[in-house]
Amino acid sequence: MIVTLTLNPSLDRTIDVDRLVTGTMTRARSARIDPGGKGVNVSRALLANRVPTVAVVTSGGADGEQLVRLLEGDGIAVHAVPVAGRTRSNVTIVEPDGVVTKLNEPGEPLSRAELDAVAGVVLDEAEGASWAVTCGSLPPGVPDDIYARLCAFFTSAGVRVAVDASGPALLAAVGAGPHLVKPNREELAEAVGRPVASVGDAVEAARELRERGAGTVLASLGADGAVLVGEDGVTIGTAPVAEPRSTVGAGDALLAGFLAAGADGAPALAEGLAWGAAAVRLPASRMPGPDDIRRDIVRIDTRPDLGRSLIA
Ligand SMILES: Nc1ncnc2c1ncn2[C@@H]1O[C@H](COP(=O)(O)OP(=O)(O)OP(=O)(O)O)[C@@H](O)[C@H]1O
Ligand SMILES: O=P(O)(O)OC[C@@]1(O)O[C@H](CO)[C@@H](O)[C@@H]1O
Repeated sequence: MIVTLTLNPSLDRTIDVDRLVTGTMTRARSARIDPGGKGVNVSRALLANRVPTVAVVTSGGADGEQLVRLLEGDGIAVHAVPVAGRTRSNVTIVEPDGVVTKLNEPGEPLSRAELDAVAGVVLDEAEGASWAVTCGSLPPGVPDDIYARLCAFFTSAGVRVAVDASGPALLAAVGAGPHLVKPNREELAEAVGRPVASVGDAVEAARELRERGAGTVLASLGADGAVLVGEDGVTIGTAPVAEPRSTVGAGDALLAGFLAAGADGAPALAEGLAWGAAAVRLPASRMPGPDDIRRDIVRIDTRPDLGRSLIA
């Protein structure tokens, strides 16, 4: 069973417009609301593919109640921790030519007592779990080392830890020795303080995160696929998508597929890439189920061209 933690979940509002013109009122063509947050999405993808999972989330106000209703309506086992601050909404505006504008609210502050309550719940839920997955941004006021501290508890309880974070939270978590981290290209570049312009740059940056404590690095590279750097070496894979619909949540689907396939080596990378590509073919932040996933499009390269540029 895989437990996910989303300290800063969201209602994801996806709005389709003919053209976004700032400074004017634009009538949308359509809109939808999905439960959101990186850990939430990992659990959504796992459940859609019948992998046992529990989503631990904070939930505040009417929007938090709606988030929980949506998750429960999808059949997700959710453990919601009530908090005073309203659960945020993140807005994605999609134009017909595929231009996506995403506005993420910061979320409301968590009190120390609320954070302690969430930590207690996720540690309880993780007892006997195979993985604990801590994902996403931190609400205002939450210490940057929260994922690192939780990682130490999970590891001492024999639970493997995966972290999808950015900035100081990612760096602190790396130092706590998680089994797996899943940065995207921008998060990887920020973590090492230099550009990631080629596959070789991504590999070198991933290797640096390993030297600083991460066990395995699954670095996602958008349309260029993903790089897996672990004790067994370097593997890269791609899964091209002819007509991307929405990349929102693609990294969460990649991570979920990788974990679902055992989180080890090329076969798991291939599964993650198949799930990530399937997510990109779906609208908004919809997570792929078995009928959406195509494995024939995945290409794995255990001897990657490290010089290949990642900049179009
Ligand atoms: N345009 C695309 N075409 C094909 N595959 C894509 C595309 N964009 C993303 N993917 C797939 O999704 C995976 C994750 O993408 P990305 O690197 O954008 O992750 P991310 O930034 O963490 O995404 P999010 O934070 O929205 O979940 C990629 O490794 C790739 O497999
Ligand atoms: O603000 P964060 O926590 O970094 O990202 C939140 C978010 O953009 O991530 C998911 C896609 O990965 C969406 O469901 C959600 O809106």
